[in-house]
Amino acid sequence: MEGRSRPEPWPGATEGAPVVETRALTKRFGGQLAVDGLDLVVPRGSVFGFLGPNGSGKTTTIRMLMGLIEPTSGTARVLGEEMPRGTRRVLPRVGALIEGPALYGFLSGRDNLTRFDAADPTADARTRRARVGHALDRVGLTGAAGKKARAYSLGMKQRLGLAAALLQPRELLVLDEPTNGLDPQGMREIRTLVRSLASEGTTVFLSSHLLDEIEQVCTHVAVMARGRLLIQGTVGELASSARGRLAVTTPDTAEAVRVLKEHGVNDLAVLDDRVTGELPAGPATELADLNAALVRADVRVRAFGAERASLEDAFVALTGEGFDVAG
Ligand SMILES: Nc1ncnc2c1ncn2[C@@H]1O[C@H](COP(=O)(O)OP(=O)(O)OP(=O)(O)O)[C@@H](O)[C@H]1O
Repeated sequence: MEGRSRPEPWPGATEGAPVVETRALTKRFGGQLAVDGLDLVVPRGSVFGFLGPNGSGKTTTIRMLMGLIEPTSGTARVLGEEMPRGTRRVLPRVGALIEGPALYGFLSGRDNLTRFDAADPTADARTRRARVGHALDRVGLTGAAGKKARAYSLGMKQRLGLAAALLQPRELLVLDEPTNGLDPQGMREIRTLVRSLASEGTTVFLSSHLLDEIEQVCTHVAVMARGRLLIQGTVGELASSARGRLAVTTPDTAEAVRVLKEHGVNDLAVLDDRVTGELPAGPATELADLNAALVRADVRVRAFGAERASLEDAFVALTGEGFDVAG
């Protein structure tokens, strides 16, 4: 993860009313609390990652946000309207891709989109062709537009679903696990598309169980576990809440461990000629002092550096456990 530039919130990301705001949002299925007292704030212009293992309540939350199910208690506002009461006014302003697109395999990609567009009562039939053409172009499917959808790869199907969500200009895009099941190339394509949509000002709310994906594409993140929100904020804030680790490469590992321990470095570990440990809290200049102390003790230092904390480090620090994808 080192050296990778982290996406910054887009200009204006924190201005104005949030695009999504929930208060104590709760959904119970019988005895099961699927979503438990959720207070979520999605800033306008953000690429908001909704992160959590399978079964943590992401899809249930999204279904409440889209007015598909009613909360047991609490409120959800989307684009300023309370859901599900505002569903009819809100949904035309939102593009959603939830649980894979419903496509007709025997129709071409273009004909599938034409059907979606024709089902929209606000869509002008005279400009349909141009709209469909533009949406296909947007997701890079112009060349495959005439192929039957059943011959599409999973990634192409997902992009066609996105094209359907993009037939109209949208203020908010809601994507539930958009890269699930895709190969690395397909994932990259979706990520590129999300970035380009966001750079045009569309707020993107994206659920995922992949930390790395959130780190690469999102400006903000909320972490869910067992129906509850653990934390939300910018990706940078969250990662910097976890301390980075120091890594020293040296043939004198035992002596290095002793010196580093003396200088407050915790959780020391040795693997071959590498000593790593958790940096003490404090200003970055302490790094130079640590290096000097090693040199003074005649530790032969081949490499010395601090590794930036990743979102995964933050998650582990938050929950005390690894990020278990299987939930
Ligand atoms: N219609 C339902 N009836 C009963 N239980 C449900 C229903 N929908 C979801 N649940 C339960 O609520 C919990 C949260 O599920 P949800 O699908 O929201 O999680 P998720 O984070 O989206 O996971 P996944 O990525 O697997 O969809 C799970 O334990 C699930 O079994």
